[in-house]
Amino acid sequence: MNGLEINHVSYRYGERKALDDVSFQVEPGRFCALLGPNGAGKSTLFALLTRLIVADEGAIQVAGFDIARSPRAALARIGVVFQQPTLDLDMTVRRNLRYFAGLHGLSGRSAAIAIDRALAQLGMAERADEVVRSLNGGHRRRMEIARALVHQPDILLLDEATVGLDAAARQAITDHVHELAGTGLAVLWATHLVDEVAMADQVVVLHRGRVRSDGPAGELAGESGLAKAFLAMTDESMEAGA
Ligand SMILES: Nc1ncnc2c1ncn2[C@@H]1O[C@H](COP(=O)(O)OP(=O)(O)OP(=O)(O)O)[C@@H](O)[C@H]1O
Repeated sequence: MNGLEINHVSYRYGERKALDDVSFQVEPGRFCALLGPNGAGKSTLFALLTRLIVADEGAIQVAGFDIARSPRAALARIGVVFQQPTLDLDMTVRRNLRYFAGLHGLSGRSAAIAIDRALAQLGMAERADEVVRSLNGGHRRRMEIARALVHQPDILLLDEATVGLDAAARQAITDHVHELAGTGLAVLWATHLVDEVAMADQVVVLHRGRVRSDGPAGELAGESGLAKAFLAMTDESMEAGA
């Protein structure tokens, strides 16, 4: 499969089990919301997917490449937007992206074409020659997403991509990323905000390191709505004795 496959992955920080037998798949063209409260294990899973840390147990396949056996090939197929911004504020948008393109072996005309295409996908083409420091928070975030697309990955990972943004910027970014999934990317969008999820999306609910539910948002929402269903699944007071 060209998407993402996570099979029976577990991870411990010393005695603390942060992920416990996590399995799910994201197919190409799907927007998958990884929905979990603080401490659920979302960032730990992202660290495993980007090989900042290595799983104690289980396997991860990225676009058909096993991340443990073929890490370079697997990582080349991933675009990632981390929670913390990592931009050079004093460079222009284009120079930031050119630097990143170079890390992926793109230069000259092929880099320029890739950069223009990625910026256009995020509606940022006319900002290419602005210095990042002059952009608002929403545009900086969009630029980071464009940067993650420069090398044309199959899978896009975003860890709480809308943190700190106002409602309009949040909406614009969630809309853009849903459109990207529509072009064939497999998108994994970590969040604790149910209003970022569309009813047609896949939703994986992660709580205390375990997958509590995996399926279409519409099904999970049922009659009570997504917010109530999510709360019921992750309410600590209901965990007693679980
Ligand atoms: N470096 C670490 N050392 C020890 N425990 C950690 C470490 N990083 C995370 N944890 C623990 O692992 C669990 C999962 O944390 P993680 O940061 O992956 O969750 P999260 O869903 O990303 O939460 P948040 O939304 O707050 O970032 C938590 O119980 C957390 O306290």
